[in-house]
Amino acid sequence: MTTFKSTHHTARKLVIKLGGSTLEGLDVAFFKKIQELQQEGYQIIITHGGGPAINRTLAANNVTSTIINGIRVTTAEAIDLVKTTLIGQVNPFLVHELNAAGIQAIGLNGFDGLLLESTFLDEAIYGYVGHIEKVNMALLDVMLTANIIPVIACIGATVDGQALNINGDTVASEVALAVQAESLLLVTDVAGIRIEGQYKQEATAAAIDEWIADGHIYGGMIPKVQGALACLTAGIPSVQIVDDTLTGTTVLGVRHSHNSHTI
Ligand SMILES: Nc1ncnc2c1ncn2[C@@H]1O[C@H](COP(=O)(O)OP(=O)(O)O)[C@@H](O)[C@H]1O
Ligand SMILES: CC(=O)N[C@@H](CCC(=O)OP(=O)(O)O)C(=O)O
Repeated sequence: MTTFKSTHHTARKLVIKLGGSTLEGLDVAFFKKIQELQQEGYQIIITHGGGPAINRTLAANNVTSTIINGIRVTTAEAIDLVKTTLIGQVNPFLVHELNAAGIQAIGLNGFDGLLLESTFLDEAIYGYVGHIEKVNMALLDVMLTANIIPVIACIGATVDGQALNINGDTVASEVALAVQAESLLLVTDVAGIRIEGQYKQEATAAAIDEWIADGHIYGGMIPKVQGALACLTAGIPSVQIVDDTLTGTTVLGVRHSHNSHTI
């Protein structure tokens, strides 16, 4: 494996997405790694999901939901619960954990400075689910320059002020693309892509297409690999799907397969 050397004059940006399946159990070692990456000179942006917390809130309110290819169909009733869970519970929990570990962090969602300007993805199919039109990079840069980690909940906002639910992996890849991140890490509860019981160290786009088609990749792994491939195609040098020890699968893009590196 070769090390990718950035030719950009701007600081190296790293986007880390924490899945709902992992963020409740992050340990001291994880936060130490974040600090080490900051010391190495990376500007870090954290985005997060919260699927399990949303499931609990919906169940407590007797609201059912269906999931199509990892995307939750979000009714008018569900969007308010999704919004309050992500912005009111999950986001401050994570911001607190970071601050308590001595890492400066500020919680954000799509409404703040219209950070994630969104439109409906396809209202007839998905209901209140967003498609990101624009990311307010300038706002993120203010925080990054001040050495503060923005912690972004996956709620988008329309220009009219309607909250929209967006899959956490989609937010992570859109933010990585917007800030031209050097690397995107999708942190989840598995050490990467597992096929017939074996974790893959690397995965090509062609292999991923086959694994989706034959059902080896399903559910919540689908938005991850789709986001990963979108980033690689658009020139983000490195995308990895990892567990909280940051080990897992490096997704290889068509043009960047010899440029991948491990954080
Ligand atoms: N090929 C695969 N390899 C690993 N995990 C997979 C695969 N296909 C589907 N999955 C599922 O994807 C899950 C991770 O997605 P998800 O539950 O949405 O996590 P997160 O909350 O971190 O986004 C895994 O726990 C696993 O159940
Ligand atoms: C539209 C959509 O699917 N939204 C997701 C947002 C949370 C999420 O993505 O959480 P994880 O990162 O834990 O999977 C949902 O409602 O579950």
